[in-house]
Amino acid sequence: MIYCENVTKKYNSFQALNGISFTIEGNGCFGFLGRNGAGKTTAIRILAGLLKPTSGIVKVNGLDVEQEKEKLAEIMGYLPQHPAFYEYMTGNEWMHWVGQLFRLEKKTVEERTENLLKDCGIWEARNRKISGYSGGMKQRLGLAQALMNRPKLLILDEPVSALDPVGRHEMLTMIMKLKEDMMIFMSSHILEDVEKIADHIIMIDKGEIVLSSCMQELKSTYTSPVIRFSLSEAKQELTKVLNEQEWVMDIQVNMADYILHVKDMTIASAQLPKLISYSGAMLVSYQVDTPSLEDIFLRKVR
Ligand SMILES: Nc1ncnc2c1ncn2[C@@H]1O[C@H](COP(=O)(O)OP(=O)(O)OP(=O)(O)O)[C@@H](O)[C@H]1O
Repeated sequence: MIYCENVTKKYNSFQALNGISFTIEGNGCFGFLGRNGAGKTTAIRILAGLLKPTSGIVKVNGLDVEQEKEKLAEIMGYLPQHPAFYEYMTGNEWMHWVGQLFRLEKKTVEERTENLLKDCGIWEARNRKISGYSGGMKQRLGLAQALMNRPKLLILDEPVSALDPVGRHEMLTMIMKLKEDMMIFMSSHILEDVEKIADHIIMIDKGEIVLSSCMQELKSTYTSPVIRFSLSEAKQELTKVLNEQEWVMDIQVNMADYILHVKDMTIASAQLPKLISYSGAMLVSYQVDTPSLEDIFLRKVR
């Protein structure tokens, strides 16, 4: 469905994408992850045919995204990070306008508008002007609009960022349902959400792909246990000592909170309490865990 070969993008002299290549196929949810400024929106806008790459080949469903934009629009739905609307319209008018752009029959537009606005939770607000919608309501309308043409590929740029916890949960439930019938390519910072719904992960950092893997494979590759512990106070000396330990694979520290990726749990359980005790700090919490997507992400991009 998506084929990218050696795609680069330069903004003047700044290299935002540095030769990304990947091929993905089939229905399901593909999580596109990266830090702020990693190049996610740039890549997504190129995939949607809205931005010209500096070099490289991009095809969606066999279509050249630069040359075959009209055909591309027929099979793609796109929800930008900050969706824009004609705000003087009501939600209902907007959906009808979008339906007309796709040259759908009036009856089809009416049916789809009702179903989509209901599914996206804004049916009640359909006759209110979009200018009065909250950020979350605009995100919901953006999703409804992106589904008007029943796309094969749905691209979502940070779809849950403007939503409250209830809205986030509803959006994720919708994505879970939608991914059975289409490919969903979704960028997000909320790794906990991505972990719940993505079947495949692509991580990008400084314009380069640092990891591409199906979720199951990712979990079986990063099996080494993680110890999370908190101290009563930050101890820089302890961090230094832990970094020198052969059994520590990786360490993430935030003030007095630690996450240790360890090679050997038996040695770690014997050594760690002693080292904490020597540091003079008090142990506040201690937990042995399997690595989450966030742990893996932090290891990859640090
Ligand atoms: N129009 C532009 N002109 C110049 N630089 C740009 C432009 N758009 C993006 N950039 C730069 O390219 C880099 C990648 O930006 P992009 O928006 O793709 O990142 P992102 O991963 O989507 O970030 P975020 O998660 O913060 O939305 C950033 O350093 C950004 O400042």
